[in-house]
Amino acid sequence: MGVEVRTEGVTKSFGSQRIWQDVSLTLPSGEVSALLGPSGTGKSVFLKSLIGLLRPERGSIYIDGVDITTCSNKQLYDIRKLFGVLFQDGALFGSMTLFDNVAFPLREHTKKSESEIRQIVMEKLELTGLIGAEGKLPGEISGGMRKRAGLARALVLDPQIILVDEPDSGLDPVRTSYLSQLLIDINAQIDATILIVTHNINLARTVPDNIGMLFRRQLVMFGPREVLLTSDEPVVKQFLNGRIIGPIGMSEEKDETQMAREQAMVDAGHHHGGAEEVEGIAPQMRATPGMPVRQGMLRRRQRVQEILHTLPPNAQTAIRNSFEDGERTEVIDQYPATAQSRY
Ligand SMILES: Nc1ncnc2c1ncn2[C@@H]1O[C@H](COP(=O)(O)OP(=O)(O)OP(=O)(O)O)[C@@H](O)[C@H]1O
Repeated sequence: MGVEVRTEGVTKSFGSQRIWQDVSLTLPSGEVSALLGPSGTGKSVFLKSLIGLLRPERGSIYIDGVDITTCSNKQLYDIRKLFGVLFQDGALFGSMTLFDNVAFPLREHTKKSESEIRQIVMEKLELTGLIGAEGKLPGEISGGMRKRAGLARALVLDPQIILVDEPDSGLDPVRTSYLSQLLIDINAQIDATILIVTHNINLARTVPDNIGMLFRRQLVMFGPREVLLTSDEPVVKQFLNGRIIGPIGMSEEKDETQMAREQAMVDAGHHHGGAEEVEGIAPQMRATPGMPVRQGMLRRRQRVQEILHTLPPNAQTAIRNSFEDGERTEVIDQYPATAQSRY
């Protein structure tokens, strides 16, 4: 089972530039979480802080109970082995074949024989749909394949925590959905704790169990997906609907006068820039039929039941509805894959 990641009051600045402050959240073991936020709000900085590549000046980050902001370098080195990270561009070595790229962490961090390495690499290449491309260089394949190769490499050390930085960058919507499905299927198979950083609204609506959002140097909220997806917070609504009107500006946050001016323009008939207002909650993506049932999803159901009374009323209703829908569709999930593929 994946391990829990917990931050307590973390604050990060570069020189005099405060990136975010007082961020406290828990990524529950084996659940899939997403962190949203406008560009430049420090989502990548947050990911890098979780693996100890950047050190916040205040607060604690507990990985499996160990505070990586105060632990020894040796402990941090061991903790890092729990992580698999998929960077935005796949971060592959351009002069190495896909096989060698995926084998790299095994050759660096383990004493496995070449035949063991071959077996693991081919297994991960198969999982990510890359069999046949193992001899290609990163420059010879598409962006989507590079992402999948980056994911294959992130998986070779059997990570218990997978961090994914903008899985959709450079991918079309269909490839983004395939990659999202792959992440959910991997979660079903290995029960790793997953954090996805994204600004893709569709992905945020359909993939994670939990969602958080960074804005104005704060974590606006973090919790079960239904809380953010039913939220009336102007910044959340603006973000989820991709609108110009709202507190998020082009390069910086807007002040009250600017927002009032824009609202007056909309009231006078000016288009707000978003598509149709999206209301309600889209069903969550499920593991492909035939995959194991996601244990994280089952644990989450229990966990959310316990905190249900503490959540806003709209979120409570949405969660109750999703539990009912879940009970109906579980019957389908239990069909053998061969039976389902006929329909
Ligand atoms: N090593 C660094 N030194 C100084 N400033 C940095 C460093 N890394 C990031 N920053 C600054 O931190 C801020 C947040 O950057 P970050 O890349 O985390 O944002 P983001 O939310 O991931 O943005 P995007 O969605 O556009 O990728 C930016 O202003 C960036 O310039």
